[in-house]
Amino acid sequence: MEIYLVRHTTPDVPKGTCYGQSDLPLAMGYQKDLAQTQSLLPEKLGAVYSSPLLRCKTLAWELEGEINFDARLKELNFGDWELKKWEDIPKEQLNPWMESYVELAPPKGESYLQLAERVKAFWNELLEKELDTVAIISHGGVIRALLSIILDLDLKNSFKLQIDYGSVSQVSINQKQITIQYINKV
Ligand SMILES: Cc1cc2ncn([C@H]3O[C@H](COP(=O)(O)O)[C@@H](O)[C@H]3O)c2cc1C
Repeated sequence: MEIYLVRHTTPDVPKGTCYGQSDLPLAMGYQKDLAQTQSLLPEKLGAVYSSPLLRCKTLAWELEGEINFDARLKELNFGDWELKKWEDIPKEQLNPWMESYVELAPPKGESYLQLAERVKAFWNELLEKELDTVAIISHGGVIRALLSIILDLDLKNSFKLQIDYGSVSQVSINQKQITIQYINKV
């Protein structure tokens, strides 16, 4: 099975905004970005799994393959911080979270560990399926969590992996042997 992990292209949001599960559209001129990302993917895909958020859906709709929207592929739920400027989040909330975002959740949101658990459940189900070529259209946090699961990497180290907007990372699975072919191709 060949699995392409795709981060959505640039969203339409002012710099410095916390936007985890907020449903943003893509930035103006997004068609060019979509075409670039699409050029990194095979033309025919056995299946496309996508986050149901618009910034991922817009690319999924362009791809040739059966589309499945799965809420487990959404970005971290930032709760009360959604659409706030990072600099406007009270420091007494933000600082402890910055130190321990793996275990701590923003108010009314979820921790990175909770995200990784739902992503792992999705991943284990996918591995049971007999598919040839799969694209997963998702978010920076989700893709890093997936790569951490594959590499057995501590989640707190996953932000050392650069995952750009519109990037593709490829994973091959051959008789249960998992190999990462590349990370963050743009
Ligand atoms: C633990 C964690 C810490 C983060 N800090 C910022 N973001 C990021 O998450 C969102 C980006 O996702 P997208 O790929 O949809 O652009 C933004 O709010 C960004 O600040 C984080 C995400 C996670 C999981």
